Amino acid sequence: MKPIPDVNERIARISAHLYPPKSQMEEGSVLRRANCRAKGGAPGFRVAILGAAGGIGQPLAMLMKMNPLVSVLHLYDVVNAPGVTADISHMDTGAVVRGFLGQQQLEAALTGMDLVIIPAGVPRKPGMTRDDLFKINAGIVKTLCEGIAKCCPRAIVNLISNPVNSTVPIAAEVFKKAGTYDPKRLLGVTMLDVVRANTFVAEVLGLDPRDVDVPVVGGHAGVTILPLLSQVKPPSSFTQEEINYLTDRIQNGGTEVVEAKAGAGSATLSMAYAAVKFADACLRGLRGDAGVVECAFVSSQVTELPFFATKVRLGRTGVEEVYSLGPLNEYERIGLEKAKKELAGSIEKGVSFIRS
Ligand SMILES: NC(=O)c1ccc[n+]([C@@H]2O[C@H](COP(=O)([O-])OP(=O)(O)OC[C@H]3O[C@@H](n4cnc5c(N)ncnc54)[C@H](O)[C@@H]3O)[C@@H](O)[C@H]2O)c1
Ligand SMILES: O=C(O)C[C@H](O)C(=O)O
Repeated sequence: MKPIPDVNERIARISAHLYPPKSQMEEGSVLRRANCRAKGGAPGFRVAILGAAGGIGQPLAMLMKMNPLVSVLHLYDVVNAPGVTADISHMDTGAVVRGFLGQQQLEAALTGMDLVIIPAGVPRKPGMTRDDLFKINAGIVKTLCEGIAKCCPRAIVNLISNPVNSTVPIAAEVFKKAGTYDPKRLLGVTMLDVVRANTFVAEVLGLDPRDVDVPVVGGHAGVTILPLLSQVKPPSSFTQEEINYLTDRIQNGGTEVVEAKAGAGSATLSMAYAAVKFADACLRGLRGDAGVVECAFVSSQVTELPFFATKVRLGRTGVEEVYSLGPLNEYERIGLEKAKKELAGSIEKGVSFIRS
């Protein structure tokens, strides 16, 4: 029987694979061959997840490892990245996985990436608003975006960290400061609102959620989450009672999960699902697929606000078209005014975090 390698030896081998020292990348070495295969093997996109060891990050990493459009997957976090990377890397799918731990490895994690997904930051506990996360998450997003500006300024950025209504303006200001800002490449992820809306509306209509499409516009917090029930596909009508119920449930879906988790965080699994659905749409757009349309919080001229979530068309350069709101009913027009008022403050808060 072959002797079982000593635990430390195994750990050393794993970390050599995760962070190969230069000496092991010499001509002919196993690691060099593995890396060549990673670069020249399965064609696909290079994706980094920042915050990959977290509640969202782990299932997101797993699902991205299963995505055939991904050839290289970089997993970065300030804790536990080696364990998550070793675990995910054993999945027999095409993407090559590499782990990066701590600030000193951020640049290596980001270099050469086509898409960067950011779920790094603290989540809510019961009784908190998303804005209560600003103090901690604003600084985290700033640092990570400085890294992106330096190492992969052309990457598409999918920003998940809350409060999205402020973190997206923060990211834009960081990129402007660095001279790399391209509004088409910065997208706040509001896909979970759409996923929830499709689910809740399908329940009310007695349909399969996969057959339902609900546009959700505005932003990603409370009243800024504005489902357009008058534009649901397939075309449907709702009683006022159903409209009140659905609007309230969609706007408070995040709080519903935060309260059910009772202090153990916020939505992670449904968010990972939504993030992958959105990232996959971005990658299909990058590949050149036609007609890829999803909702996202982006730089926008649809309203007087500099950022707003609406349907957008994704293409080779990121957001290639921002769609207008379409016809709204009276209930939605009132909702829009409330949403804009709150959004204006959140956007301004993000901008002045960097400017002042
Ligand atoms: N946009 C949305 O729809 C949506 C949905 C759910 C959650 N969120 C937000 O996503 C964020 C993450 O939620 P979670 O449940 O995964 O939290 P979590 O605490 O489980 O995980 C966050 C991870 O980020 C890491 N992290 C912290 N600082 C970092 C840094 N400087 N660089 C890299 N990584 C860092 C942590 O180590 C941790 O692993 C929260 O802000 C939450 O509010 C957004
Ligand atoms: O509600 C939260 O704090 C997390 C997230 O924004 C959500 O909508 O689930």
